[in-house]
Amino acid sequence: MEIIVVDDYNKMSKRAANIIASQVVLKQNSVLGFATGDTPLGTYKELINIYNKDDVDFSNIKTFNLDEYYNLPKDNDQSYNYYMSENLFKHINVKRENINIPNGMCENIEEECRNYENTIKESGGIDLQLLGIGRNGHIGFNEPDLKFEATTHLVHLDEDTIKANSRFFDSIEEVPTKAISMGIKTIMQAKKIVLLASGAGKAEAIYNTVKGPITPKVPASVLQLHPDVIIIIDKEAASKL
Ligand SMILES: O=P(O)(O)OC[C@H]1O[C@](O)(CO)[C@@H](O)[C@@H]1O
Repeated sequence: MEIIVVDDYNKMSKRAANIIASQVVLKQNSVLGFATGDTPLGTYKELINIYNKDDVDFSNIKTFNLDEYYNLPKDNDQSYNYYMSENLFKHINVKRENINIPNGMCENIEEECRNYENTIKESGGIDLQLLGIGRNGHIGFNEPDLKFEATTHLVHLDEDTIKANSRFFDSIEEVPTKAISMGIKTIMQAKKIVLLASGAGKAEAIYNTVKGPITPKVPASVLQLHPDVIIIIDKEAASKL
């Protein structure tokens, strides 16, 4: 694992955006894996700035998002479809048909998960996967568990995650309790992984990810086994290392 400690959130975001932009410059038809949450918002802003300066062309990329809430319509302003559109996709020249996000409104979950995995494979696999991390060490929506869930699957969200995500909803009752998420194997098959974390609230998760035992109780700890991971964190998130 390469660990890059930067001063603050803005520097973390710039560093991550530069890595993603370089990936696309070097391989125009890159397959990019994107994440949601607060952490990558600055990275997406920086990527839009880079795009507006004409420094990178996204017209040949394909994208796959890590996860989507189950049973939340795409046009709900808390869906990850909506988030990605508002915070990145509508500002750059990615082709709509090249955007993939699990369909949380699907009728057949198993079929949706299978199709999502197949579409990733048919695209040649993910070249670069961006990740945030939950305070409990989750990546995507792979919550702490007794085993690593391999492929795209339906997840029952932890109480902690539901509480953390309630800040985006009017009340905790409105927070979806399930989601469709790439599995650990899906994430681990990405050729390159960039994990971001900012703030003291993530310090313990980062410590456990980098220095702790590899265990499904800290899903991100499996990244110790990946050959090409860059962890970009600010000083506060690095404070327990
Ligand atoms: O970046 P945030 O908002 O701290 O979220 C961390 C993690 O939690 C999630 O938002 C889901 O709970 C993930 O998508 C993200 O990686």
